[in-house]
Amino acid sequence: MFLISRCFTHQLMTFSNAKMPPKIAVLGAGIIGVSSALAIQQICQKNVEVTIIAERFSPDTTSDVAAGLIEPFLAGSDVERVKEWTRLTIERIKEYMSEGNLGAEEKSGYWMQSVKEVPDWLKLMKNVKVLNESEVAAIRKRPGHNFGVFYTTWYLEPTRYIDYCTKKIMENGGKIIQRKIENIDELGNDFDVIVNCTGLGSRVLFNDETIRPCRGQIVRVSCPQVRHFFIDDDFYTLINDSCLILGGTKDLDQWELEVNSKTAQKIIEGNCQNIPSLRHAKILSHHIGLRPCRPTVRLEKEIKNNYPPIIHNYGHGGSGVTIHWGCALETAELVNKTIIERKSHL
Ligand SMILES: Cc1cc2nc3c(=O)[nH]c(=O)nc-3n(C[C@H](O)[C@H](O)[C@H](O)COP(=O)(O)OP(=O)(O)OC[C@H]3O[C@@H](n4cnc5c(N)ncnc54)[C@H](O)[C@@H]3O)c2cc1C
Ligand SMILES: CSCCC(=O)C(=O)O
Repeated sequence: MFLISRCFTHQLMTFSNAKMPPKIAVLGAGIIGVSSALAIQQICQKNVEVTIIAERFSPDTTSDVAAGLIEPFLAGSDVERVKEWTRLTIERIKEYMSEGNLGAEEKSGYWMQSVKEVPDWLKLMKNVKVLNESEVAAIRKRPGHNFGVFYTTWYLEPTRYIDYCTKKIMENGGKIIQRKIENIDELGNDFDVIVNCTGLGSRVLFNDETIRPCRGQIVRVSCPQVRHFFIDDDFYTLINDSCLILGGTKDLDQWELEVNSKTAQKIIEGNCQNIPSLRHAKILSHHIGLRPCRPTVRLEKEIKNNYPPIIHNYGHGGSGVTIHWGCALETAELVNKTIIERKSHL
């Protein structure tokens, strides 16, 4: 009886609230959650009530650790979808830059490779130049630099951008609740649609063991004279408005959130070998993030008996900034379609 009544109650709630704007719960306040919430408000023409529920908010999310370089990395096997999401995100970044926002720029640099790679997503970049032998020899900093590509991409600083999105969400009447959800039963019949943007949290919350942590450690430094990014198989130097991000670790199934000093030293040494002027850099801070890695990004609608429809948008690996807006738009379209379908049944 309980199950039937609960299901009936839910339908009844929907019927009884037919005149109220649909209530959308967005679980997660990283770049995926906030961008999805904003896209939902925009695509549903603000005829929705969006509430973000999250355990952690910026600057304490994985998203805040990211350098925000725009290129697919550890993004799973859906390469065509990832390329289209990247294309839409680049368009978004150009708009964001045209508004005069800080924390987003075009940036050029080198990707030096041990095995030649010229992925399709390079077609989305500018000034792409596959280096010839003499150019490789001129740039090479270590034996593993057998091939190379020069290109121009963008960066989008996540913390500034999350703040930008959050301000707009609140201006549009959005709400925010700080809370860890142990079980979606806790949400009861309070919402008409649930949007899951919990990243690695989906492993427990939605019992998805295919999403795994890929631990990344970075060092933020100040070295204004370095103006190009430099990426190779093991290390990277990326650029933000007022600092450089030195990285490259990618340790699957490692959950450790403590900074490892030996790893930090290795990251600094490796990047100094690639860019010797980094020896004059000033160390600013050390950070760890657990990339939410999955075989593919999960972006789909799930219908579970006795629950509101759930739209999943998680598992963006090392590319959450790169593909966020393409994913947010697709998520918002799924929400809008769900609302329209429900209205047609009233
Ligand atoms: C070192 C490093 C460098 C990176 N560099 C780049 C880069 O240059 N470019 C790029 O595109 N990507 C990069 N990434 C990847 C990018 O950071 C991630 O893909 C992205 O942050 C994922 O965003 P998210 O919103 O899904 O996850 P998160 O930022 O982890 O947000 C998840 C949210 O869900 C909430 N949550 C989880 N479980 C629950 C629960 N049970 N109840 C309530 N709330 C919950 C959390 O509190 C949080 O608010 C990097 C990642 C790392 C670690
Ligand atoms: C390969 S450079 C981009 C860095 C990145 O996306 C990451 O560390 O997850």
